[in-house]
Amino acid sequence: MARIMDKPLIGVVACRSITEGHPAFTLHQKYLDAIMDAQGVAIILPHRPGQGEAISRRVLPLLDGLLLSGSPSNIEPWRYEATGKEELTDPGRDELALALIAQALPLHMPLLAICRGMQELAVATGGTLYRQLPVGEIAHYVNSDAPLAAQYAPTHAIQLASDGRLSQLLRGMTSLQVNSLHQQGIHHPGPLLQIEATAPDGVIEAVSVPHHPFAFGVQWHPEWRYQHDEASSQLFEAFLHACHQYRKEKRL
Ligand SMILES: N[C@@H](CCC(=O)NCCCC(=O)O)C(=O)O
Repeated sequence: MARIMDKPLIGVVACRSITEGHPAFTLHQKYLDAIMDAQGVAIILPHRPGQGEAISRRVLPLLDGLLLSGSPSNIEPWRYEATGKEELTDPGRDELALALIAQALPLHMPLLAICRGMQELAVATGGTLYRQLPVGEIAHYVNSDAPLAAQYAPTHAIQLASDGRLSQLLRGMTSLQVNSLHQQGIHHPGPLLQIEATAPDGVIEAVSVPHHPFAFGVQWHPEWRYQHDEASSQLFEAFLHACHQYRKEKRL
């Protein structure tokens, strides 16, 4: 096992919520466990509206990778030029996450963006979102009253781009069964992102940034019991491998 000082440091943006009446920064432990099981050190990044850019500049040089987690909150619509009110927001997270992505991409810092994180990656690079996915043959959203094991069980297939980098990373896999806990989704991916996977109804399920060593977004949750799923384990192993590499090159 690697010494802790040799492990890459991965920043994970916190979510703002209310816990026992107190404003709190929270993060599901599964995201941090997946990083730490894969031999990384996770560090939670709190935020403060108005200081996202500055906090990002301060912390990025300390990090070797960035993980953007899922969250029930939605990105404020004005950030992708949509109109209308949004009840469930986390403006501080929007600000810090978008600043971190904008600053991390040119550095070629490894980035894994999950669910809301993938939507942040799209918005940060000029894409837009569906504020509510149309109801169709595939239910992308699972009843949040169901037991966790049911919520995070695979519900539908996705097709991986046959010549894509994700398929390559997953040793030639062309389709996967994934879980699905989102009501929004990427509408236009913007000029920078490559589509790596889609659901049968056309919903974008994974994206990457071309010419970047490791910048992937996935709409599903690979962190959920990732040790029990081959594709999820490979994704986390590849992410941590890229973070190790980044750390090594940064220190040369
Ligand atoms: N609010 C967005 C993003 C959905 C999302 O990230 N869901 C996961 C929440 C719980 C978790 O982190 O496991 C949308 O509805 O599309």
